[in-house]
Amino acid sequence: MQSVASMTEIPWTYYVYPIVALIFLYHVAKAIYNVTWHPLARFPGPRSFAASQFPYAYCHASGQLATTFHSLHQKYGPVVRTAPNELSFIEADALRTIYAERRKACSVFGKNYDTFNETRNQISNSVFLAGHGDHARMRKIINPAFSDRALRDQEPHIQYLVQKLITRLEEQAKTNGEIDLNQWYNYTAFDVIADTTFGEPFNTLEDPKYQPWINLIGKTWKAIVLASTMKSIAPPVTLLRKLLPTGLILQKEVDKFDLILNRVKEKIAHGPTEKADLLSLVIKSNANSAKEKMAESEIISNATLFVAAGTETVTTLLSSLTYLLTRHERVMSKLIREVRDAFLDDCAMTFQKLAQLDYLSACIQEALRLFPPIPEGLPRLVPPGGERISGYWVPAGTAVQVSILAATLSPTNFKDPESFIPERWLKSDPRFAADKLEACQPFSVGPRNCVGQNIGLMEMRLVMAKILWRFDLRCHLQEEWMDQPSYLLWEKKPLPIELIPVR
Ligand code: HEM
Repeated sequence: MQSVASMTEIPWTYYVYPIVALIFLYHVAKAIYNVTWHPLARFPGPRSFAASQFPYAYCHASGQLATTFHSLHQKYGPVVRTAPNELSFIEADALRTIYAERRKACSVFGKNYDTFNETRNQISNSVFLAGHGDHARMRKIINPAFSDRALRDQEPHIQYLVQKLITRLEEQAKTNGEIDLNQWYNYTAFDVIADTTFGEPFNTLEDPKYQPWINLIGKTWKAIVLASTMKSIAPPVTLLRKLLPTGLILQKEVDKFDLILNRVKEKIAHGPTEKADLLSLVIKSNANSAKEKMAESEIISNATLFVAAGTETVTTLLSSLTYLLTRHERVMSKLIREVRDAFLDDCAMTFQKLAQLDYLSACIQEALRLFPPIPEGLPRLVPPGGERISGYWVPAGTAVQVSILAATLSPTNFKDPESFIPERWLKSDPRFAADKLEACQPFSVGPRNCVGQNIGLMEMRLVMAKILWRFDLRCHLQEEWMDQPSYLLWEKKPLPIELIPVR
């Protein structure tokens, strides 16, 4: 019989090697199952993506998910297996099936965003992450704050802030050869959304104090994506992450929301004002709601979401449109002519009049198509019983999405998909008669679509029109500005532009 002393002499590797071998064998067996017998095995796509979650996680963590999905659809067609349990589609009918309103709660394609709750993040209790029932309840209370009437009430404040941007750019143009417009768009979007949400801006356009903080807040999305990626490949790693320096860094990024959080708390403490800001309207709508109301934590989370969702997205579109215009002289001249001919004075640029500029709207649509501010798909889960999507039967529990960038850049949906041709949106040009415009949905569709799209569109029209009315723009960048990584949203490089005053 072995003595206790001799047992303690057994090296630790004696136990570790078999455990490592078992884990390895388990993954190999699972990978073989995934590519051969798994219910999704018949769908096209690269074997490595079908076998394990790692290629998907790698693309996500390296900011290449949206562009990789685009390449995969180019190679494999309108449906691609992008992970062991995930399919990506690009056709418009898939958008309707996956995202549209459904009568029965049990047939809803629920959000697959559980992992985003991994970080202690300030939007955890918002509509963005809520389950079906809570989402419907909150969205009903929030919707009136985004009505046409509310937008009309907001107009003078947005006009004031955009005018301030123009004044600042005029000052800058006198002393600086080139100005990073991406940064100035970001300050403007931030001031507009803070004013729209709380009834007062952060004065970023005036006061440089908040500017470094705003430059960092865009990185919060990256932190959330990185944390969720870690969880998807190795759930236990997330426990470790909390103890590691990277974990601390991620948490620090998320903590940057606290400045917004404090502003929301102050506002709730003082109660709604007469000014029709989003938060006051939500508080009033909540008080009048006959059904279950929002808790204070949900109001806080949603107000924080308005700021987080309405800044980087608007900045992206303004920067990409500015860049595309400077690279396409014909489009730039046509747009300048439309804007400068329509107004004798830029004070006359009301939301109503700007909405009548068809070429401006077409340019915005085309920039949203070529460089959608949220380029990745928005994953959902197939409800119990399974569902037919784009002609394919898909089993229950499969994660499915329409990849926004892959759909908008697909030759299946658009002629010359990689070219910047706003005319395709005017519907009068026979060359683009076969374009499937409904496949381009940068604001998504259905009950969870973008609630702020009208505010966003008006703000973008106003900024672009005012800039083109005051300045000629030149871009001397040598490299392609739109080659950027994305972490749910594009990371965005500086956009140096020479502004030449024309008045
Ligand atoms: C170019 C501008 C914008 C784009 C492309 C955009 C895009 C989107 C998309 C695709 C969604 C759906 C997300 C999902 O299903 O997970 C969304 C949701 C949302 N957006 Fe926007 N957005 C923009 C501007 C804004 C603005 C200015 C606001 C202002 C408050 C805003 C507030 C929201 C909110 C609150 C949601 C969540 C809606 C819900 O879950 O019911 N967005 N946005």
